[in-house]
Amino acid sequence: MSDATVLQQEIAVEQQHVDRVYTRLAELRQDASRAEKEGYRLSGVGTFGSLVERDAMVYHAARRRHALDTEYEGLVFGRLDLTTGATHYVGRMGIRDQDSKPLVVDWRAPAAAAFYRATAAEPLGVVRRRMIQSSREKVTGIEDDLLDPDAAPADMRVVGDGALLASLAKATGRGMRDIVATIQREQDEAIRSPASGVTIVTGGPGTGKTAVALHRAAYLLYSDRSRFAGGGILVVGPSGVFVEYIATVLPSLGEETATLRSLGTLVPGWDATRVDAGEVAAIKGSLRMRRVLERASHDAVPGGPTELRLLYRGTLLRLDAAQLDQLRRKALPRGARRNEVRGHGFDRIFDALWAQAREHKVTGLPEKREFESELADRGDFREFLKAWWPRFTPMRVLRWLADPKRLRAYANGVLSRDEIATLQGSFDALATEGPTISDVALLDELDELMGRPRQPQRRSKNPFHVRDGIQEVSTYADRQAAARAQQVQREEDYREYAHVVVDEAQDVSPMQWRMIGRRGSYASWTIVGDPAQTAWSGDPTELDRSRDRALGSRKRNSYALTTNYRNSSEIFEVAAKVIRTIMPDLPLPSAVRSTGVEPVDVVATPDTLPETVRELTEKQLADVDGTIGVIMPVPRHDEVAGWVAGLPERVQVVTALEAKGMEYDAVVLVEPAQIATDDAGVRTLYVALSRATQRLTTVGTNPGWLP
Ligand SMILES: Nc1ncnc2c1ncn2[C@@H]1O[C@H](COP(=O)(O)OP(=O)(O)OP(=O)(O)O)[C@@H](O)[C@H]1O
Repeated sequence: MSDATVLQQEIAVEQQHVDRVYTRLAELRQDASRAEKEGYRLSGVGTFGSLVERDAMVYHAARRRHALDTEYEGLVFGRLDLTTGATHYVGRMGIRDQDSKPLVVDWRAPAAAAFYRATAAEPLGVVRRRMIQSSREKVTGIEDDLLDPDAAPADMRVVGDGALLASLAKATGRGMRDIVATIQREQDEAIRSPASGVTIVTGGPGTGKTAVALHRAAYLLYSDRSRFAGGGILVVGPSGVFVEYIATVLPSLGEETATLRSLGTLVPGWDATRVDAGEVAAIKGSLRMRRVLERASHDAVPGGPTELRLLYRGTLLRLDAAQLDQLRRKALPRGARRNEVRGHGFDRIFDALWAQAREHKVTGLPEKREFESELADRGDFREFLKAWWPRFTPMRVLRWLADPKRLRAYANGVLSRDEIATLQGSFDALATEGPTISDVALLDELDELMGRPRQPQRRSKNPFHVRDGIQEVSTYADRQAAARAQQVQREEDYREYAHVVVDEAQDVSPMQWRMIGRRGSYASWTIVGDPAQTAWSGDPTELDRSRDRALGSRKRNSYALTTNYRNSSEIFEVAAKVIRTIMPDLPLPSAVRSTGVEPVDVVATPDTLPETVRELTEKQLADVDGTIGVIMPVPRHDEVAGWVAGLPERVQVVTALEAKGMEYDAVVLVEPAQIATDDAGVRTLYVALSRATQRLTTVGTNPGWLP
């Protein structure tokens, strides 16, 4: 029998099972729809118990139906034949037949672990592992690994080779590649690491760190749903572009309960995408900024009143600038939060005025309490208090740092003269363009340093439309939406996540670790990163210290990933040469796939560069089907974007910093020499060079950048 016939026969065998699964899926979907309708019918009954039951029923049925719909494609992707003679199918979700026998085991269930972990050296009771490829309900291919030939029955057939390599060679879409069917053993160990404590995953470019982090989030939600869905999982990544890129993965894993945030959007109200120059970011990210901000948060308001003059019952009461300053300092000792001790400040003013009034023997001076209430009734006095000690927002105070004199005063003795000069001007655009990504951590720090102005208590929103004690009639769709919303609704600045995942952790600055740490005081953590890819040019020991402080004494489990699945070996060789110049002993991952296509380096003159970049990008459009990343040094973004304007959407223009964590089928890297100007620059270049799966073209005016 030819190989092709064997393959067709085996496909037919698997098709039979897959057909059973989809038939069963259709039944389950119908059951779920029926349950939703039944839940709605209960609303006619109207007792409190029945309403609660109805809402729970509608919610669960709707969720189930949603899961059944989203996991439709490629639902079954694996099969295990065990030495016991049993067979398990592995898929995106667990499905049982009418007798409750499993038709498909969820990939996250313990029984599915062997699918990812078994090797020929350690088969874990698996004789044959089979990868099933399909397109909707149709099985299109099979790839087998025979792990325990001695235990294989005589009639067992083994087809195909290299399911992983076949999957890697495919072009990527905009989102991240779905790897659930091809997770490798070392990755699986990290994904299933204990739920508590801290899981630390390191590995070079393309080793699947992000993929592991996201699958781990999905695994945790599966293994302890009430804990992790209830508390929530926060996933923090570096840039907005990156978060958008990974956002497609979690829903496709069936999870909507994770909150995805970039470092610029972690604090409610801010959506920062502007980046500071490396040396500015290093200062703004340093823990010393806390002292600078603390001083700012205690300073007098710019343009605030410098004296108080009040005519009281014919006597002039007066506090001059020095007295006002002294009163503010007394009411605001070090460590006090300015928004929270506002009342103390006002008390000091009343006390000082009272003392003066007595000293001046004001005629008809009433009791102190009466005196105070008379003053409090006066508009001019109230205006003074508001101007002297307003309620502060973090942004208001951060903007004071745009004033060179204030910046110098706050940073004196904390930052060096050079550092102060570097920072100068970097806060100027706050008012017009909003914060940079590094500023967001400073705003969060100020929020902590000053405390919150007291807010009127927010009325809680009842998703079930109870108004004035009357149960409002609402539509079925409303109620369903409300029931879903209630499960995931969290206050905007929620800080009690059950788990925090930090991707690209090597780029989190000390101040940013503080910001993330505030949102994970009760959490277990997954930290994923590659120190060799950091753009941080500040003190590396400070980075480690602040990370350790955020993680506290929680137990740590570390995992190292060693295979680069993204780059062809030809591409990674270039990246490796670059990083070796500054880290000669760094252990590098091995790239498993060779394409036979060597990277291309093109030299242009400043005059021909624009045209050359466009031509090279157009060539990539012809050569690859997927995405093309045009990457350049941060300051040259707009210029280069202009050169490739109007090309199809699969051309994406990003700076070397924004490229972090991203992946493209082809990359055109502009002016590599201009990126690698110092050690942090070399690391950033290493990142940019390791983004392409198939083709890498470098182009610049400066030859000889490649070691
Ligand atoms: N087991 C796997 N099977 C198939 N593809 C995989 C596997 N592991 C990783 N990949 C793919 O390799 C690519 C790189 O993965 P990922 O982005 O998670 O790596 P990373 O370690 O976070 O990279 P970097 O540090 O460079 O950002 C992705 O396309 C991912 O889907």
